[in-house]
Amino acid sequence: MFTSKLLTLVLVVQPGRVLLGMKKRGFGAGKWNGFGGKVEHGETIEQAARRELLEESGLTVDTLDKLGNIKFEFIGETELLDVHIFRADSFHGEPTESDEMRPQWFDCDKIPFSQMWADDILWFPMMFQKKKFLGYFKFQGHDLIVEHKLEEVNEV
Ligand SMILES: NNC(=O)c1cnc2ccc(F)cc2c1N
Repeated sequence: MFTSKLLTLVLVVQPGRVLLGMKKRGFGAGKWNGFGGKVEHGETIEQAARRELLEESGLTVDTLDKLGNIKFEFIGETELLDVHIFRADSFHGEPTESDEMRPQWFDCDKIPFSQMWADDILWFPMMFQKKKFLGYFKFQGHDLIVEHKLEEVNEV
């Protein structure tokens, strides 16, 4: 029996580059991530995505494109992570380091996948092509994918 936790993930993309954040502490520390976190009671998923992006990067965005939904299972844990993934192609502000994250731009052909969650290399190409996708990844620990499904869809 699984419960699920709603989470958000935002990738800010500009021509030829993507903004990632080095997670400085807590869950996923030491990995380059997108920006996001929990959905609090009383806010929509998109409101949470905007709030977490601002808190973690200092950026606000006009348009968030909802591109994906991936459910993550970690063997031995009963809580699924239900991650809603957005892309933003324009933003306001300057990327600013926070307590949680150190933002950095990466050329799209130099993304540090070896220092990121192992699923990223599989769905980033779809995100860059603005394809919509649904996925499921089962992790053993934080670095080994033991099972996954990933499909392009018309609606997320
Ligand atoms: N850019 N990718 C992420 O930020 C990312 C990717 N995969 C994950 C898998 C499990 C998880 F708990 C978090 C992430 C995650 N933040």
